[in-house]
Amino acid sequence: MSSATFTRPSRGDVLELTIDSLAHGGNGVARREGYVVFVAGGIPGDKVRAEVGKAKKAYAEARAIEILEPSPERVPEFADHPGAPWQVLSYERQLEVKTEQVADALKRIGKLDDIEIEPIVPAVEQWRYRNKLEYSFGTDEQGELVCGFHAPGRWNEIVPMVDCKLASEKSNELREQVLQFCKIERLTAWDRKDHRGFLRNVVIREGRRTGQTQVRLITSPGKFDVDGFIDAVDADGLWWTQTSDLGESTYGGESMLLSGAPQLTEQLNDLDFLISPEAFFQTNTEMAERLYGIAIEFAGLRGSERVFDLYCGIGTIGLNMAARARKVIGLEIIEPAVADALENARINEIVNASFYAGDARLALRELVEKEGKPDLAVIDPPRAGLSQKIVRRIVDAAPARIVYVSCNPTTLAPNAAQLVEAGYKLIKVRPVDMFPQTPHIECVALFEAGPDGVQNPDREA
Ligand SMILES: C[S@@+](CC[C@H](N)C(=O)[O-])C[C@H]1O[C@@H](n2cnc3c(N)ncnc32)[C@H](O)[C@@H]1O
Repeated sequence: MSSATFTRPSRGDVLELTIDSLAHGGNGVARREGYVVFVAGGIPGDKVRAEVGKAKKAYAEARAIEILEPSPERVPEFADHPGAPWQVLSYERQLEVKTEQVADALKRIGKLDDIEIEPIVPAVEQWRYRNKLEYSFGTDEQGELVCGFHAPGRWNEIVPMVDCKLASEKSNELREQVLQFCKIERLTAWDRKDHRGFLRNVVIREGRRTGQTQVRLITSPGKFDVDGFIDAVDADGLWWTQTSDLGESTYGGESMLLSGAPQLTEQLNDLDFLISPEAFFQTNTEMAERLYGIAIEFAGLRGSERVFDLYCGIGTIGLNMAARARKVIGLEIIEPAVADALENARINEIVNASFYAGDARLALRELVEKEGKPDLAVIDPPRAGLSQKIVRRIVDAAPARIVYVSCNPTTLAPNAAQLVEAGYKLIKVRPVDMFPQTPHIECVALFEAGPDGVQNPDREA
């Protein structure tokens, strides 16, 4: 593609590209006369051959199939693992890039300059830090059953895992027990093209502090030797979910407890937590404690505050703040998580916390009417962030402080811009590395209402 002959690439084209930067989400970026190609598997300084997937008017997506000249920044890979694409960068460089990307998102997307970004908190463990792994079943070229992860960009190809270096040895052992049982029983893998077959996923969770484990097998509707499965898999809680959904998801379906405890027990900052299989729990236990520590520090509670814990999951943040507040009120959409949160308050003898099941998009106004306006709102939404409407609802609730825990700076940024426009000041942001070897970025942001209070600029009728 020289300037004279430049044509937009098409799917399947193979291009020679030099990567000049890293995009949000982790892909390398290469540019040709204003046309951008996002290259999975490329880092700045690499010269690669890359195969084009999606090709649009302004950009294309491609995958590096050969590194022609490696970047001087490349370090040797530690693990053959599709879930650890940034392991080719030194850990120090990963931390730098994550910090830069938080600042870049706030500046470029949020148009927020001169925001104080506090130093990123490095991870305690750079490998084997995940307390939850979701594996997929598939079939290899010999027709053998395998269990592992999707090959990058391949919805129908599963890379078998023998030692997942993001998981503990114990968690790996459980996956092998499940796989061996399924092989002996000659159970078939779900075929993602034909929509046939039994075995879909296995989710393995581990209490890093308690040593407890929970295994959930996800299959198509059918039968198998449940008693044999219970004997074969050495987990503290064993679940079976049957689903007839055509898409691959570990959510939904009909779940039943096969043996052991229904919830996993874990400890965070001296509190006990029960976790149902459907409920969210931060996947890096050690770093969750640090993340919540920063949220507590930013909250600056004095003991008299009413705290809203929005998107509260099993109540972890609110319950960690309860001793410093007058009252904590949590809101969460997944009902079993709310039941866990209530039970978690009870087992920790926390009496100043209430939890409600509801969609933050609809229930926030009602929550304010019932409980009164919050002094502090803690917000910890999924990666998609908050809609403009929810931000308006939060502004209407007028908390003096907002502690926003974000797992995606590119969605934090527009939410932050809207809060600033409404009269909040973005005081500071601190990134926390919950996910070493991956491009995922977590951070905590503190907003404070200005002296003139806050108001929605475009108030809805
Ligand atoms: C990133 S997790 C945070 C959970 C919790 N704060 C923690 O640290 O464990 C986001 C949570 O938001 C919940 N959620 C997603 N959409 C929601 C909605 N519309 N309303 C309320 N909660 C929602 C999810 O079920 C999940 O528990």
